[in-house]
Amino acid sequence: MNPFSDVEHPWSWMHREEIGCSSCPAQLNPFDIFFTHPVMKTLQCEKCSEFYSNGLFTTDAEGYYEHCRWCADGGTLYGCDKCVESFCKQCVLRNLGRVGVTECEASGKWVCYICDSSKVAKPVEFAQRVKKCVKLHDIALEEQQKKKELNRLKRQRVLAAQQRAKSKRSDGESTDEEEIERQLLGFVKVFEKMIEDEDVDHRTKRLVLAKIIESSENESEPEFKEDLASSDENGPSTSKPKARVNLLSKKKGKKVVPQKKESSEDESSDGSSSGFD
Ligand SMILES: Nc1ncnc2c1ncn2[C@@H]1O[C@H](COP(=O)(O)OP(=O)(O)OP(=O)(O)O)[C@@H](O)[C@H]1O
Repeated sequence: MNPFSDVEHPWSWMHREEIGCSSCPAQLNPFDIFFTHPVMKTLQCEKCSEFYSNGLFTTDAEGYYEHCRWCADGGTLYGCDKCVESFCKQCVLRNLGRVGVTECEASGKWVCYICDSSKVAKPVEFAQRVKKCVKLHDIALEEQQKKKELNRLKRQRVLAAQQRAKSKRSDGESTDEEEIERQLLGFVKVFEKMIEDEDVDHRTKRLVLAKIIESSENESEPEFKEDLASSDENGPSTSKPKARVNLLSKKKGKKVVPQKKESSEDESSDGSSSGFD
């Protein structure tokens, strides 16, 4: 998979070009497993790396190696005139082209690639370039994965915070609006109980009503007070449900001047206490 295919990166060319092993005709995947030849410092596939490490390099009667230093195999070998190293024609051709073969077959003394490493500078540089690009690719991939992980953690934190807020609400830790509704409901319930309580006399009820109307001056809207006022005139059974429904649908913040009834004022001023002060 190429996660950066839509943008040109230092390693992009390796997705387009076939990269070959220096010891055999096989291709290698630079984004997967590959090796560096232990002596030649060129690219090597996994199979050739294993073969090279496990093979035994024997010498002939003259002391020359009978196996190619590049692939550890036999074949048409060129022997160095300075040392005992040998290189096969296939490896020379693969890594240095026809020019390399010509150079080996030219009359005169031939000096191998270990004795003169400048001859293999190009394939060695190529291997270094591949390794450098693979490194850059790996760093970018790691950073991308880190970023992904960070984003995943961020999303997780946001979700956890949302979950906490949700469970706080369901645990009864109310939001501002919920708190207002809750208080209003409690208020209605106390008032309902009192209306139904036969032990509370009519005068006390009237006093409580007057108090509620008075305190609602800064809080409620006209319909609310009208509902409460009508509960006084029509009796508790008709006014109770209506007052409750309207209370729940109220919005806070509007100031209203109450329409007090004369009789309520008269009776509230007679000094009797309702117990709600
Ligand atoms: N795709 C490849 N797979 C394996 N080895 C490669 C690949 N491309 C280049 N090389 C190695 O790198 C060496 C240099 O290749 P590069 O393409 O840089 O230059 P060149 O084509 O050989 O010569 P020039 O510098 O004249 O263009 C090659 O001789 C070969 O050994």
